[in-house]
Amino acid sequence: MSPHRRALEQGYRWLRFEDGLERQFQAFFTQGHLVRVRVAAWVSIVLFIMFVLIDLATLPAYVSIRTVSIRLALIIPSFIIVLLASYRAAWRPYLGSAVFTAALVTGLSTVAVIGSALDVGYQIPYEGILLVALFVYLIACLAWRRALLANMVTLCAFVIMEFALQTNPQARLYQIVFMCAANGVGAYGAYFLEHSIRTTFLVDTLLHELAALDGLTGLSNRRTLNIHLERVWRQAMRDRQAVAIAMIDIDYFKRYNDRYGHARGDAALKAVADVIAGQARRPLDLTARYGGEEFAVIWHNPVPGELQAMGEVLTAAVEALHIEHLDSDLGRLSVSVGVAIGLPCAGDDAAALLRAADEALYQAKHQGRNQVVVTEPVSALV
Ligand SMILES: Nc1nc2c(ncn2[C@@H]2O[C@H](COP(=O)(O)OP(=O)(O)OP(=O)(O)O)[C@@H](O)[C@H]2O)c(=O)[nH]1
Repeated sequence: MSPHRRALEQGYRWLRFEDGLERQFQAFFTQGHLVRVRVAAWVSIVLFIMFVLIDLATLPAYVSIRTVSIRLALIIPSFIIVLLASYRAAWRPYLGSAVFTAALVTGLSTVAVIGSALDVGYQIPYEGILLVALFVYLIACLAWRRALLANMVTLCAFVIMEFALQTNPQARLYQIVFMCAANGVGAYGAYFLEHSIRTTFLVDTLLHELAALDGLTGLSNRRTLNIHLERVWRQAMRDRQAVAIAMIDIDYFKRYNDRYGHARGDAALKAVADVIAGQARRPLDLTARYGGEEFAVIWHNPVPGELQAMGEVLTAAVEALHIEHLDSDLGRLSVSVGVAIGLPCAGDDAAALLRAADEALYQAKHQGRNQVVVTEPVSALV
């Protein structure tokens, strides 16, 4: 079972997948939120510049010198770092940490802004810190745990500051209660937001798998093979490199099904598919179930003289599975392989290569099965 399906079945109420899947999700999360993080950082910078101007216009100089310094020296630079991390590909792996740091710096600095004003006997509106908490939970595109951590640290600092500097007990009580309530609402909303992003990630990937892979063997399906072949063909044409296709068909598989039943037939197909899956080693290689008991391998830029040996590795590996097949000449399950190679030129199409591989497979069957036939490179292709 794929890890995505397992995660969907098991649930993820702690907002964590198993290690490999979690890494994939983090990459999806960072990539998917890149634009939103940038927008959030730009909006924050503009907002804090506005707060600086409001401070300068409305606060007495002995207060604004403190609040403006904190905003300019700490908060705005932390968002500039977020922006840089979002625009520079080399810094992108650190984007999540940059956003977390900015959230922490903004929260603590806002506490410092309120505290530094209180320290000189001046009450400035504390609602800004509520806005910061909700922003960190819902807009900053932080993972829920990080948002919660940044906000809890800020909340603690706020409570300490209130007890240390707030002289009005009623204001202190209201402010702490509102801060706790804002954190509760924000954390609750952010939890369900991340939960649904995780669900979208799993469902998207599963839909992609359903559309691209064969359900029984897990290899690519025929549609994916055709799309990939077109792509490799075009790439090979640009690079003046060859493309080869091996068509592989299980020998006497109808007799196998008739003797051992469909369930064992399926298990044998899966075992052969696993062997074939090991034949794609380069990034542009691909293995696919072409249909029924027929498979295909695309080899990008192979050495023509090695194709026979590459096919024989396959036939030998299937033989080595030692799957009993008493209705075949060999007594074991075997495959026949037809291989064709071509050097794509303008005007050729990849389908011609597929046809040539199919003809080679037919020949291998005709010559007695459990063998490899490599076609002479067709002159139009090579
Ligand atoms: N168990 C199982 N059998 C399948 C599946 N897909 C196709 N088959 C069977 O594969 C068999 C293919 O039979 P044929 O095309 O006559 O070929 P063959 O018996 O392998 O004979 P040769 O190819 O000439 O060696 C048929 O009996 C199909 O029912 C599948 O998903 N599972």
